[in-house]
Amino acid sequence: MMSPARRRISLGDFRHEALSETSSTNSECLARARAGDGGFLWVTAQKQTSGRGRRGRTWASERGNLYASLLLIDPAPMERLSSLPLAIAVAVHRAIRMVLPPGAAPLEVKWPNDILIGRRKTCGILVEGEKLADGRYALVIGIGINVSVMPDNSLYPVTCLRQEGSTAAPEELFAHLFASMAEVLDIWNEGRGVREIAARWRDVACGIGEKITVNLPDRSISGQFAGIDDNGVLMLETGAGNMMRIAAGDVFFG
Ligand SMILES: O=C(O)CCCC[C@@H]1SC[C@@H]2NC(=O)N[C@@H]21
Repeated sequence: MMSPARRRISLGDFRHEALSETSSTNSECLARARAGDGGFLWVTAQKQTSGRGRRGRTWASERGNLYASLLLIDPAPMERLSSLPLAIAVAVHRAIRMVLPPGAAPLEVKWPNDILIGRRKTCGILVEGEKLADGRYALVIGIGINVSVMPDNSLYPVTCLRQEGSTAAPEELFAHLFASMAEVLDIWNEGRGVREIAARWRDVACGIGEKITVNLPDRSISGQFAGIDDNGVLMLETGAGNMMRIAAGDVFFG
């Protein structure tokens, strides 16, 4: 798809397969990749029986919400992949904005790529990668958006689009996502695009300048959220001028 000879990405590059039910749209995409699919494939399902979230959590997947995964093959050199979550978040944010009524609660991105409305989680994103037997690299971007169902979640407050005044069905939301992802990936794929994507991400970011706690696999660290660099690394001011750079973790406000 990209480097060294980068090319434009457009709507016409993408295909879409809509399923009634599957175990996980991410698993479905990975299976297609192993079977030789060339990528740019969206798989959506009305229901997932084994939806999965980050850090091995379950993603409750009843009918009524959007479950969508995008398969990309060899999307970029490894060093550039770290900025991809920002691009995904910007695209999803834009799609959701299209279906929210004027005056809805603030729609923001929480590092690296959760989407919050009024500080309540409405979307989770799980990016998974796999080196295939033929040497290609399969990357799957899995997106779960609460449209009309609010799954219980003890970790974060949650909401759904219906609760926030949207009347859109999952299919309508997906049409916006399909378009915005093509547009944003095209920008990201350009050499200068990473910086532009990071700037767009900061414009809609939640909590920059606030006190946050970041849960890492082995510990929690608190400090002031100083922002992100252009590759999406979180910068945490931990006092006395110390700046920690964090590539992955779960953020909690306050
Ligand atoms: O934990 C998170 O916040 C990420 C949740 C990602 C859920 C989506 S739903 C579509 C895709 N298929 C899955 O099994 N998971 C992702």
